Amino acid sequence: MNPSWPRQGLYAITPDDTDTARLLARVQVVLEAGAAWLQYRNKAADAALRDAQARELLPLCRRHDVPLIINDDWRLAAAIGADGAHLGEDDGEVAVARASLPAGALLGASCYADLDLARKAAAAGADYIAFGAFFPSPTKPNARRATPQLLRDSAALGLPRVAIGGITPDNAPALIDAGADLLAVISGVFDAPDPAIAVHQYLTGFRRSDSQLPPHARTSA
Ligand SMILES: Cc1ncc(COP(=O)(O)OP(=O)(O)O)c(N)n1
Ligand SMILES: Cc1ncsc1CCOP(=O)(O)O
Ligand SMILES: [Mg+2]
Repeated sequence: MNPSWPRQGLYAITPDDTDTARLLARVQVVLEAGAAWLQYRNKAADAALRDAQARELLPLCRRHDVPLIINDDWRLAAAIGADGAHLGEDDGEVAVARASLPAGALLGASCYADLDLARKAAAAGADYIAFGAFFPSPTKPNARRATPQLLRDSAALGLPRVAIGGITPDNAPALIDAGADLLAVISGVFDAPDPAIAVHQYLTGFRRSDSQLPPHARTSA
């Protein structure tokens, strides 16, 4: 994983928007407000639209120095030169993606509520491990549920830990305090009345947690 990418912050994930101009405008607001990473995820788009939208998001992300990670499809990530891919249990083997993507690509794996899956993902070369859903998710109501203890228990793996699922500015601090490095959010950002304000609210959660650390350990020192 490129060392210049932040290892903490808001990991915005795109909503299912098939209007490409609108999607780009919505993402631009969120990147300008300070999202650290962007995942392109669109369950409403067919393969051609996903290809087109991902290609259009790439220069936008580059302008903001934000890595673009493609959900589900490491081949699409490789084909368009995106910065990485996120794989769940139905999206192929982490080891195959690792071996196929260029060196430095950012590869993430869903580990749901399963520490053993996280160990296996780490051994297969994942750059980050994702747990959740931590709270009821408006986007994925049937997602398996995880508890914050999993974030503590996975610290020893030494990889950035991503939390996902129903995360709001109000419940985010509990996950940050439990060790989440990145908060992956769809509805809490993109369905907020003002997405830029929502981004700032999530980032306040990190600063609040940061200020409780000794000065040498603060990301904002
Ligand atoms: C950061 C992050 N974590 C988890 C997921 C979920 O991946 P998956 O289980 O493959 O489910 P879908 O997103 O494909 O519905 C994710 N996308 N991103
Ligand atoms: C993809 C995914 N995997 C678990 S919950 C979820 C959706 C997250 O969206 P939201 O932030 O709206 O709950
Ligand atoms: Mg998936």
